[in-house]
Formats: sequence, structure tokens, C-alpha cells
Amino acid sequence: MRSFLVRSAESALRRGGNGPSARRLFSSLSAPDRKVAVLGAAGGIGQPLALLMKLNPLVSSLALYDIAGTPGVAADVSHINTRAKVAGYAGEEQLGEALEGSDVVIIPAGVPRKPGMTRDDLFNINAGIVKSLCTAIAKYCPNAVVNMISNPVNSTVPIASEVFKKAGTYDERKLFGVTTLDVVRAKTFYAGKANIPAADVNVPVVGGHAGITILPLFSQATPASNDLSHEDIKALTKRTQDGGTEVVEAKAGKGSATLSMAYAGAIFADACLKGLNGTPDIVECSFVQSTITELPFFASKVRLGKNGVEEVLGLGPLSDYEKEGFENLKPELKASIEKGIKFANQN
Ligand SMILES: NC(=O)c1ccc[n+]([C@@H]2O[C@H](COP(=O)([O-])OP(=O)(O)OC[C@H]3O[C@@H](n4cnc5c(N)ncnc54)[C@H](O)[C@@H]3O)[C@@H](O)[C@H]2O)c1
Ligand SMILES: O=C(O)C[C@H](O)C(=O)O
Repeated sequence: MRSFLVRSAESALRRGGNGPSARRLFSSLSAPDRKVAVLGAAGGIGQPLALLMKLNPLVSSLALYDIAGTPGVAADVSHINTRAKVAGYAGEEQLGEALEGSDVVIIPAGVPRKPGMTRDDLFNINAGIVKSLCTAIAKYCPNAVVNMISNPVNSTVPIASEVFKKAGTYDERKLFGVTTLDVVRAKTFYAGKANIPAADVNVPVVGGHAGITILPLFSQATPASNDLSHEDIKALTKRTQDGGTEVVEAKAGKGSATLSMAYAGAIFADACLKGLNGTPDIVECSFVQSTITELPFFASKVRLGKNGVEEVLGLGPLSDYEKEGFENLKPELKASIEKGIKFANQN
């Protein structure tokens, strides 16, 4: 078994990996059995995410669930000669079986934006979807780590927390809003402007996942660049905050980011799996229950471990521009969190 894993990881590296992220994604060589379930697996994110999770040698079992279409996706992905055994589940009656025994559940289920919409415009449809999926998670895999991708993340994560609280299964260390795409974008845009290889760059992104609630901390970017003016930093911040809208407009009615999101989702799920497996020093940004501000949820760097969140890390020193952004984002983020909590308790 070990030599199979070594060969899978090495050949994945040879084929695709040339940076720290790719190396981290494919690097573990002797791993315990781990089941990952993707809910919404037939969708624009779900399909490439299923592919990337099938390539991850940390995954031994991959359950692909959607309301329809998953048997085809599962048959297709299952022919790839990597470790994970793949099964497709379609329709609510198969949801329990898809979830049972899962260590990590990734949720990209729900409708995406069209041009002119905000993420909050998705609330009415996606809140109900997330609520019913989380009710099933509480029943069938209450100990799983949950990676919430469905928008609006600033509200869907609080909805999930309330559902789990009501079911008596809430463990704040195991609920994550996936904000990795904001980090991926901040790294790419910064690298482009500073003329640094993208794979070498790190940029924390804090706050939430919508418009001004997305706060990239370019003052903490590594490697530091002395070539960027304040105007450059403002433009990079705005582009990171509007990155989702940039894709929605370019797709012109055919949805939002799917491929970059699948990449970001795979990076984050890999970090969660590494944490569960006891790999030390796994740190990613994520929207989690937090006490680093007065808000109950906030995205920041978190250290991942055997139980999910091991430590919520502080914000570090902020520039004056970032301090202003930090104060400005709080009212909108607070309202989105409260909206999610209210929905979960009234419906
Ligand atoms: N967190 C992020 O950074 C981020 C990035 C991109 C997109 N998103 C969000 O992810 C979600 C999905 O985007 P997409 O482009 O994949 O959309 P999509 O429409 O292509 O796919 C969504 C899938 O969800 C499925 N679905 C709907 N109801 C379901 C249910 N009850 N159970 C299981 N599956 C269900 C649909 O059948 C569909 O296959 C959207 O809400 C989008 O806004 C988040
Ligand atoms: O922008 C969207 O609606 C999708 C996603 O949240 C993104 O950031 O790309």
C-alpha cells in the first residue's frame, strides 16, 4: 500500500505540482482511511472538486451526492487509477448513505450568482438547501468536519451552526466557511503586480466572504514588495473583493467561479485532512466561530489539527488602510451573520 501511495503522490507531483500549494495537496505518503463526501457533486464546482479529491492520496473513500446526475459523475471519476473508492448517490433517500462514516463533508450545493446579483440574493434558495443538508449531517455523520462553500458563506455558516446546536452535535472546531478562493486570488493578483512567482506568495485574507467583508492583508504579504504604492494596494484590495463578480460578469449568466473554486476547495479540504491526520503546522484562512472580534464568526488564519480548529490565530499588525477596512466590514458581516441565525431559528 505504501509504495502505491508513494507512486501516486510522486507522479501527481511530476505531472502537475510545481509550488508549495500543489506539493501540499499531493504530499502525504502514508495515510489512514478517510472518507470525504461532496454535496452538490454534479454541479459546476462539484465535478472538478470531485476530480481533485479523487487525485488526493489522503482520500480512501469519496462519496458524490447531488439531487441528480451523480451516478454519471461517479462512474467517470471512478476510472481514475488513484486510491479513493468512488460512489455516487442521487436523491434525498440516498443522502444518509452518502454521509455515513464521512470525516470531511464539502458543501458546494446551491444556486450560483448571475450578473447584477449579490451573494445575499442567493440567500432565499441556498439557506433552505444548507439547512436540510446540515440536518442530515447532524444525523448521519455528526463528527465530520464541514467545509461550507455554498453562498452567502457569511450566512450559511451561522445557519449550519444553529442546525448543529439544535441537534446537539455542534462542535465549533469542525465548522468552516471556505474562504480559500479569496486567498488564492489575493496571492495571484499580488504576485502579478509585484512580479513575483505566484507559487511563492502568501497573503492572509480575513473578515468574511462578500464584497467589503473580504479583507486581504497585503501589509503581511510575503515576500514583501517595496515596489507597490498605496494606490496599487487599494487596487489589489478592490480586485480581490470583486474577484467573484469579475468571474460572474465574464461568464455572462452562466454561473460563477467553478474551476478556481474547485482548486481552492481541494486545497482547503486537503489541509483539513492533514490536520485530522496529525500533520503539524497546517494553517489556512477560514470563516470560523471566533473571539478575535466582537462578531461570533470571523475569517482569519486558523491552525488545523486532529479535531478541526486547533487555534484561531490573531489578525497580526494591520496598516492604517487595513484598520479602516476592518472597521468598515463589521456592520455588513454582523447583519449577514444575524440573518443566518434568524433564518435557522425561524424555519
Ligand atoms: N465560497 C466560495 O468561495 C464560493 C465560490 C464559488 C461559488 N460558491 C457558491 O457555491 C455554490 C455552488 O456553485 P456552482 O457554480 O457549483 O453551482 P451549480 O448550479 O453549478 O451547482 C450546484 C449544484 O448543487 C446541487 N444542489 C441543489 N440543491 C441541492 C441539494 N438540496 N442537495 C444536494 N445538491 C443540491 C445542484 O443540483 C447542482 O448540481 C453557489 O452557492 C455559489 O455561490 C462559493
Ligand atoms: O462570486 C460568487 O458569487 C461566487 C464566489 O463567492 C466567488 O467568490 O467567486
